[in-house]
Amino acid sequence: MAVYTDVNESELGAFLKPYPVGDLLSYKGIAEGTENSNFLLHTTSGSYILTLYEKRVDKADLPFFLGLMGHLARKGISCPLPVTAHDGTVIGALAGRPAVIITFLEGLSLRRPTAAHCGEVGKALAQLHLAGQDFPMTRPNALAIDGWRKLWNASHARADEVEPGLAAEVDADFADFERNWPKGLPKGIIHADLFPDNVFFLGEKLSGLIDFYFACNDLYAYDVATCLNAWCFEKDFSFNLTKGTALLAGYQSVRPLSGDEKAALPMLARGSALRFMLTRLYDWLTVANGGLVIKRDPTEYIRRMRFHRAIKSPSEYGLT
Ligand SMILES: Nc1ncnc2c1ncn2[C@@H]1O[C@H](COP(=O)(O)OP(=O)(O)O)[C@@H](O)[C@H]1O
Ligand SMILES: N[C@@H](CCOP(=O)(O)O)C(=O)O
Repeated sequence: MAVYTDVNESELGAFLKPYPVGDLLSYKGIAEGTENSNFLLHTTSGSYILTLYEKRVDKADLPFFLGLMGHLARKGISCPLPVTAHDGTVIGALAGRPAVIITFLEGLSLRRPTAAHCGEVGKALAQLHLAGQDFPMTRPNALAIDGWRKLWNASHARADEVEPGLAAEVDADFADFERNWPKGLPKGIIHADLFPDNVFFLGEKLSGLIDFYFACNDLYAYDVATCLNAWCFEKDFSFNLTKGTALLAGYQSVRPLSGDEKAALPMLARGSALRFMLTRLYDWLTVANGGLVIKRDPTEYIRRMRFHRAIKSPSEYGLT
């Protein structure tokens, strides 16, 4: 998100007491993000991020997300570390929400990534996939086809308000995905939301990955497809082949894709575009405007769905 839930200084000061973070100097809500309420904290020992988990995060999943960040960090992936309180707990409660403090990562997310940045992201994604291979916990993807179906059922009746004809278009896609979604491809821990706002750079160099709150076990190539959607389209919705080539080459320099994974890319990319279109559509139709909440435009992902439907060969993404 955003800030859906506000906190006041005295409750925040009391919340921080059991954590080894020093005394609160200042804090402010962060407008970026979509899912949770985030605050930047400055304390006498440094900077931290406070996250209050909102509707789409199931509290039962928090040990998975937080454990995964710790695991990946130990394997050399630059990602935030959850801060443990003096009594050994990590997950607290604040303003009626589960709340966690994580370490602050330096760097900037990019509005206009270049092909070089896309190459770095591809490489980091493959490193994440390899580093997750011995993570002992598992979490099914709540936003796989069954989860899409729930969002769609809740949005279907008003879909044509957003784009005339959308309901029929997406109904046809569902029929295709439910019959033909790839099975048997390599799977493991995926990030599942590695968009430019979740990747930090210092110059050309990638400095960190954040926002593991959609991470789950699913197809590695689906995560690659999500990155193609998030990193390689221009503002006019054209696919930038140079960026696609760089992202895929970066990924394959660490973890080569199998022939089956390559062949499945158009369908996976179309499914991933539908998944992000659906969460955006649902929020567009249900989340109130205002405050520190930025709603994302579902039509950007309708354009991507249409692009992928027209793909004839995975080489059109830049596979060499
Ligand atoms: N560990 C971190 N270090 C620095 N900034 C962070 C960190 N975690 C989150 N942020 C900031 O907070 C914003 C929202 O975080 P994010 O995890 O993407 O939220 P959400 O889960 O709500 O989408 C990010 O875009 C970034 O600006
Ligand atoms: N990346 C998603 C929304 C999730 O937002 P994030 O801030 O958690 O990355 C989208 O673009 O629809």
